[in-house]
Amino acid sequence: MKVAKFGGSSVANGTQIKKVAEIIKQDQKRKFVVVSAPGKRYADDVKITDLLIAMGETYIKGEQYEGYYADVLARFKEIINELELDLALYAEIEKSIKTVLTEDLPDGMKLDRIKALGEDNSAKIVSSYLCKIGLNARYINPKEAGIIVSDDPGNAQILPESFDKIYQLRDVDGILVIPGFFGYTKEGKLVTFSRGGSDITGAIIAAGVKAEMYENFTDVNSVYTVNPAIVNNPKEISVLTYREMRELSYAGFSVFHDEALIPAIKEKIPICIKNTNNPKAKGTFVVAERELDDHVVSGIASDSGFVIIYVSKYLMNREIGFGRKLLQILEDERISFEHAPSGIDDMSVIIRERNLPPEKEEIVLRRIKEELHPDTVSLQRGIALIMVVGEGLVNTIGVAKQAVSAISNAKINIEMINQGSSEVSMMFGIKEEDLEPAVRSLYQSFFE
Ligand SMILES: Nc1ncnc2c1ncn2[C@@H]1O[C@H](COP(=O)(O)OP(=O)(O)O)[C@@H](O)[C@H]1O
Ligand SMILES: N[C@@H](CC(=O)OP(=O)(O)O)C(=O)O
Repeated sequence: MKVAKFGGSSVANGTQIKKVAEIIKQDQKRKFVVVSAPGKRYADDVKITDLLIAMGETYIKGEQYEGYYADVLARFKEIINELELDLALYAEIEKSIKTVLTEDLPDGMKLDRIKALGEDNSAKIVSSYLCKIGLNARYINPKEAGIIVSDDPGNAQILPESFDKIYQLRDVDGILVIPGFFGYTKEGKLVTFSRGGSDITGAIIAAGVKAEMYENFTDVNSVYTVNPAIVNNPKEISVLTYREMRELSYAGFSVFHDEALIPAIKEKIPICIKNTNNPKAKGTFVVAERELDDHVVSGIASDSGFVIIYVSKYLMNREIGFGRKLLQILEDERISFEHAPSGIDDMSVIIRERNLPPEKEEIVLRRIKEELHPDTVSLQRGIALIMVVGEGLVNTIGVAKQAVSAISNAKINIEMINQGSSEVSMMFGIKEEDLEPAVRSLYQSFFE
């Protein structure tokens, strides 16, 4: 049995959904189908999830939401018309949106319920279309499927008790179409995963039903060695290990959600990332282990929007509890950190900018000065991170030297270097404006 997840681009309109149906028809093992909300039909289109978020936020603030509401309905109507589905389904979708908008719910709960409308209605459309073309398909709500999550709106985590219930889906007759992106708490409250979270639903279902494969259908032939928005026509990757993919997706390969690796790793489910628009292409396999080849580096990922807090104090290494106290300040202020590389007399903490708004920045810096009495403390915004990833890194001398040379050849100053303790990655912090030339230079050095 396979789980096939179709991303937003694969269900963006009726033409795409017809391709999805063809793919499902081609392989009877594709019993579990997870779908995203309709995504972009063309480069500067807007995803339904973004329309829903804008609609929800304006509605909650008492502002004009009607334009977004009309846009969402128009998108669903276009799909239903193109697929020639019963208009009763459109009426059902319209009702589902009206009901959620007018329900009397706290704001946090309401926004997640609004966001989930994209995936929920997409799953209803896909299952109706599969039935229309003669397949035995049915829509399954995540509550019925057994997806039980933590009560963390917009950032839910799967709870381990989910998996036994999900296993029972194996015995349900037909093709099961499950909306991605959300689950329910033990108390029955709908909560969404973080953005891009339909990949997580697919991985949870794959782990739960112990699928032989988790296929993730998107709009590219494979995972590329570098983001194709930065380098034209980059080399394709045929196979990656779970840890390589996790580091790469964490660091910016948005093609697959980094948290979606965890359930797959748990059950050692092989993942295959494939193209809905070209299903014959082999795609990229993500597996527990792979044979090492000549390429020490598998991929170069990059992401911007980070802050570095740099703290130095002479004899820091002798001061018991210094690092803990520094991180404790962040914990007290409810700020998560990404990395904390340290030296003898200094320590840096890297935080996502969105987690450190200016009002918190002031508190954190003041507390560091007052409580830790450092020699210096500074904060730098506008930082980008580049992650050079490869299983071969651990046993190969000179990769760091080659990477540093590539970055300095592009005349770019490195703000920070961190050899990941996972041993499959090496991280460089640079200024955001230097990101693209640095990545291009690294790509040239390692792949051309
Ligand atoms: N290294 C990479 N390899 C392939 N695609 C990448 C990479 N980095 C970023 N992407 C982007 O990820 C996109 C696919 O992910 P996403 O937009 O989430 O698709 P979906 O609509 O299927 O969920 C690609 O179109 C590509 O622009
Ligand atoms: N629709 C949600 C979840 C998702 O996974 O979407 P996509 O498959 O289009 O990345 C989002 O936009 O965040």
